[in-house]
Amino acid sequence: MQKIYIAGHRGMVGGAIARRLQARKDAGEDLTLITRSHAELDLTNQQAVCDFMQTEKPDVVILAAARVGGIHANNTYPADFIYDNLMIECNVVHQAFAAGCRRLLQLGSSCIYPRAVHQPMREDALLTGVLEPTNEPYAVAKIAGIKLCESYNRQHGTDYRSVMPTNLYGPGDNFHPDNSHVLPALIRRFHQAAQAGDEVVTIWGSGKPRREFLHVDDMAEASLFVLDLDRATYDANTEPMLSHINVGCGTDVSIMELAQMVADVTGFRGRIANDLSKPDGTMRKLMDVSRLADMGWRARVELQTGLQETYDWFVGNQDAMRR
Ligand SMILES: NC(=O)C1=CN([C@@H]2O[C@H](COP(=O)(O)OP(=O)(O)OC[C@H]3O[C@@H](n4cnc5c(N)ncnc54)[C@H](OP(=O)(O)O)[C@@H]3O)[C@@H](O)[C@H]2O)C=CC1
Ligand SMILES: C[C@H]1O[C@H](OP(=O)(O)OP(=O)(O)OC[C@H]2O[C@@H](n3cnc4c(=O)[nH]c(N)nc43)[C@H](O)[C@@H]2O)[C@@H](O)[C@@H](O)C1=O
Repeated sequence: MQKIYIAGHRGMVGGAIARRLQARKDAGEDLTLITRSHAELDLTNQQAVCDFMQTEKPDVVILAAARVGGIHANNTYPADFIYDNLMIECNVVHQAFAAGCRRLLQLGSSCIYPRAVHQPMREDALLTGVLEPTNEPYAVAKIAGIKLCESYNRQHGTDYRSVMPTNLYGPGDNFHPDNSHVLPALIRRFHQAAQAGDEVVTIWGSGKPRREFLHVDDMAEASLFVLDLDRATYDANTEPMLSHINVGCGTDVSIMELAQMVADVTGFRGRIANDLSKPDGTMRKLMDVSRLADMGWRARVELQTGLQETYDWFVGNQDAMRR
């Protein structure tokens, strides 16, 4: 029997991972899933995390809890983004280790790479240049998370792994008008404009930046794929001080192209305008996913299909939305 703790199981990614593991359990795998909501366990609280880990002693930890947000939230609340994420990582990784957990998977982000890095971004581009200022504090925390895992592996022989997702989306996303990422923000804005018969929808920035969007089900599948790799395979495909693995779909679109796709899905027929007072952020973020592809995993959900599904979910769940 394997005891697996999923930190952040009520979030978009943690929820998708939890559903997959529950399906495996239902199919007969000998798993015990451990979860705690944020209200039940604040992962920034060292003593609480220590008590929890010592009581539960999970065999495996999946760290999908983090303070997460789009460009505006990152830029407006930098202290929250660096403090919460550093504390969550330190507490979860160290207390998992102290409780005897040998395998852990943590989720980072594509913003760990320098803002002007060669595209597509390879894992070995880490720490080779200056970060994007709109999300530097979050990126520093995510880089620290990778180095934390690597350091425990090197000093204590643990098997702590890191995956770096590109921009994610899907059912369960955060559709907050200001603090969310671009895809859910645009779904909400274009839907409301289509319903109201508005003639103009304004998107932030120039529309020229390019982003790679991965569906959350693909991300959940990739996370478990990496977690399930035997240690020899993981170690053979990574390096002790370059241990993270990119996760993406390998293609990107401009924000204006995305906006047009969202307009079509929501039935908005008006004009798209730009608010140039808002930041563009990094001009391009496309993952080099060859490390993961060489191990046998590829994304499956097409953006058009995933966007329609996410829009349908948004329309059906507006009342139950958590933020
Ligand atoms: N969404 C994206 O585009 C991307 C996400 N990622 C990474 O993927 C991971 C999952 O992100 P995603 O699912 O989108 O994020 P969500 O915001 O949907 O989920 C994050 C979860 O973490 C929980 N959480 C936050 N702070 C604490 C805390 N102090 N104690 C306990 N729980 C806490 C949240 O609970 P509550 O809501 O109750 O606070 C929530 O359940 C994160 O590591 C993120 O950095 C990486 C790249 C892109
Ligand atoms: C996942 C990733 O997410 C963040 O980085 P980001 O990729 O810049 O994320 P974003 O989704 O917020 O924006 C993408 C682009 O889209 C434009 N844009 C247009 N209109 C809206 C809009 O209405 N909302 C938002 N949020 N952006 C908009 C926006 O101006 C930008 O050019 C970081 O938190 C970072 O730390 C991180 O890891």
